[in-house]
Amino acid sequence: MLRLHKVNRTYGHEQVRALIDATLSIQQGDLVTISGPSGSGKSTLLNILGLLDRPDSGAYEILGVETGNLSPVTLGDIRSQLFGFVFQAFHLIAGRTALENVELGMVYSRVDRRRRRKIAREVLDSVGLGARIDADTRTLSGGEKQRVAIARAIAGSPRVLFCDEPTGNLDSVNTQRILELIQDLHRSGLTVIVVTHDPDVASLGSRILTVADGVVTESTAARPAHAVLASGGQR
Ligand SMILES: Nc1ncnc2c1ncn2[C@@H]1O[C@H](COP(=O)(O)OP(=O)(O)OP(=O)(O)O)[C@@H](O)[C@H]1O
Repeated sequence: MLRLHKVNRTYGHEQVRALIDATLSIQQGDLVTISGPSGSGKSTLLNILGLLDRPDSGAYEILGVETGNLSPVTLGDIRSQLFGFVFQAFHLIAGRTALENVELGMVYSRVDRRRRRKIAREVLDSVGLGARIDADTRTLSGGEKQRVAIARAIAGSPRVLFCDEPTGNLDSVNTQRILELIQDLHRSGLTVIVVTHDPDVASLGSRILTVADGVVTESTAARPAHAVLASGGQR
C-alpha cells in the first residue's frame, strides 16, 4: 500500500541526515510501530509517509502511484482522502465543542453540512464520547481530548491512520484506553502507523520498526503474548 525506496531527508545544508536510504513497504491492515531515541528520525519518517513532508531523494509509492512528480494540490487531495492524523498535543480548537471540532475536520471534504454533523455524531459515539459531544474541548480530560482527535481523524474514513506519540501527554489509565481504541480501529481493518518512544506501545505493532540515526530497521522479534491477545491474535 505504501512503499519507500531509498528515501533520504536532510535538513539545513546537509547538516542533519534525518533519514538515510529508508526502504520499506507497508501493507493494508498492518499496525506499524516506529520507535527509537529522540532525534533519530521517527517524526521525519512519519511526516514523509503521511505526505506532510517530501523526501530529498528516493521514491515513495502510494497504492502503486509514484508521488515524486505529483503537484502539491494532488498530494493534498491524496492526504485528505486516504490519511488521518493524530498528534501528541491533540491540536483541537479551544472554545469549540467536540462535535464542532470533528465537523470542522471535514470542512474541506465533499460531504454536505448535514451529513458532516451526522458522521461527527457517529464517530464521537464510536470512540465513547457520545455523552460529551456538546462539551467545550477545554473542559475535557486529556484522554477525552485525544478521543476527539481520533474521532476527527477517522471521520473522513481514511485508509491509513498516522499517530505521532498519541499517548505522550496521557497518564497510564488513559494511555491504556487510547491504545485499546487504536487496536480496535486496527482490528476493524484500518492500517495504523504509530510513532512512539514507549517500548510497551512499540511492542503492540504487528510490524515493529526502529529508527537509529536516520536508519530504519525492522525487528523480527515476536510480540509478547499479552500484546498478541490484546490485538485479537493478529500477527
Ligand atoms: N525542520 C527541521 N530543521 C532542521 N532539523 C530538523 C528539522 N526537523 C527535524 N530536524 C532534525 O532531524 C533529526 C530527526 O528529527 P525527528 O523529529 O524526525 O526525530 P524524532 O525521532 O521524531 O525525535 P523526537 O522523539 O525527539 O520527537 C533531529 O536531529 C532533528 O533535530
